[in-house]
Amino acid sequence: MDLFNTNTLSNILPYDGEVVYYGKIISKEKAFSYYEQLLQNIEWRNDEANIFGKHIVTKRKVAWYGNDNYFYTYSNTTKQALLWTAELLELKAIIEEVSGVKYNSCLLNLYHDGSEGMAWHSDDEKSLGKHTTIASFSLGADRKFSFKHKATKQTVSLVLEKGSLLVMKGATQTNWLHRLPPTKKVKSPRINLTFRTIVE
Ligand SMILES: O=C(O)CCC(=O)C(=O)O
Ligand SMILES: [Fe+2]
Repeated sequence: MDLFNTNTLSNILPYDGEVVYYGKIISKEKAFSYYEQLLQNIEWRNDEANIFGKHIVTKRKVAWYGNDNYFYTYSNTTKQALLWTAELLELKAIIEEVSGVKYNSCLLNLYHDGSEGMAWHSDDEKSLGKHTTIASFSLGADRKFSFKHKATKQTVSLVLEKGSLLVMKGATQTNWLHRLPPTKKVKSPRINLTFRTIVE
């Protein structure tokens, strides 16, 4: 099967956005070796957020890397990007090649098991600009991922497999929310990388 034949790839959203699932873009062996390297070499930190006036520290760990020491604000906290590691630069090059888009930053998430997830949100921060493209690459445990239309409430779900790439573009962040639902079935860690383009 030719994974890179875009004729066979279709939009998984029915309207108001564009999401393409490329499936596995690297071998099982490579996916495992990147997973182990990133677990070791990334400066993982607990995420902090200020939600409804409450300071929250998540169990999920995060890290933020980029071309520059960008400042990045979300959930009312400001973070500064670290400079790319060798593995992140390799992955960035592969993902840019497959998706045909260049990125200047990456948010990494480490979910220790299925009890950790991410609530409904859209990545519509001003710093990403309008109609931004976000490339989401997954390693470790396979997890379900869902989209929900902001107005119609229609949902679309899929499984993000280890070594797979999902690209969200066009009006997706304007019209759809997405989440990583918690699950009792998953007992092992997952790492997700979202490559993004900061425009200001
Ligand atoms: O872990 C995932 O698959 C999604 C992460 C996500 O939505 C985000 O970092 O904005
Ligand atoms: Fe997101």
